Amino acid sequence: MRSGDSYQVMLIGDSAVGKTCLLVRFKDNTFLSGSFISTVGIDFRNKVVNVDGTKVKLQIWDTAGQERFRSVTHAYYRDANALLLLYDVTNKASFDNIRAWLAEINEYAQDDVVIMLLGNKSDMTSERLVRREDGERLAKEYGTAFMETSAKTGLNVELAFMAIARDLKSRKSRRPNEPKFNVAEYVDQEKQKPSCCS
Ligand SMILES: Nc1nc2c(ncn2[C@@H]2O[C@H](COP(=O)(O)OP(=O)(O)OP(=O)(O)O)[C@@H](O)[C@H]2O)c(=O)[nH]1
Repeated sequence: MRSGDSYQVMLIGDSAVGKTCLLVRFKDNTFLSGSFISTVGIDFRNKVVNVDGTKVKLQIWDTAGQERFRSVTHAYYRDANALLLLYDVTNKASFDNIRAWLAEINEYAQDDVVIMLLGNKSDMTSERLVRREDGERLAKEYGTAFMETSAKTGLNVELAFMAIARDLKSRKSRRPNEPKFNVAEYVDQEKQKPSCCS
C-alpha cells in the first residue's frame, strides 16, 4: 500500500447514541456491551484504511455527548475534515436534536466539512421510534449522506467510515475535469454486494 493522507473525523451526537461503540466496532471489530460509560471530554483513536491501494489515516475523535462538555468539543470542530453525526433510532429526542447539532456544525466547523448522518442501534427493531424514511428525509433536506448502523451487529459501520475516507481522498486528489465522488451512490452500490454490511 502506498502511504497517503491523514484526516480528522469527529463523532458527534447526543449522549448514549453509541458514538464510542461505533468507533470500537470500527477499530477493533467488537461491541462494548454491559454498563454504559459516558465519554468525558474527548478521546481519539487512529485507524489506517486502504482506499484503492493507498493508505488513508483516519484520526477519529470521539466526543462526549453530554451538554456539560460542549465547550470542550466546540474547539475541535474547526480541525475536523468529516463529521459522523449520530442519533439513536430508539430515542426520538436524539433525532429531534439533530437540527441543533447541524446548527452547531454550521457555526463551528469548516464550510467544506463532509457530514454523514447515522441512525444507530438499528438492531433494536422492537424499540424503534424513528423510521428510516425520517432519517432519509432529514439528510436530504440538509444535503448530507445517510445510513442506519448498528455498533452491536456491525451493520454498515465499516461502510460509513470507508465512504468518508473515499470522499475525503477524492476531494483532495480529484482533477478539475473528474466527476465528484458521490457518497450516496457509493453506499448504494456497496450495500448490494453480498459481503457487505453483515
Ligand atoms: N443494541 C445496541 N446498543 C448499542 C448500540 N450502540 C451503542 N449501544 C449501547 O448504548 C449505550 C451507549 O453507547 P456509547 O457508545 O457509550 O454512547 P456515546 O454516544 O459514546 O455516549 P457519550 O459518551 O455519553 O456521548 C451503551 O450501553 C451501548 O452498549 C447499538 O448499535 N445497538
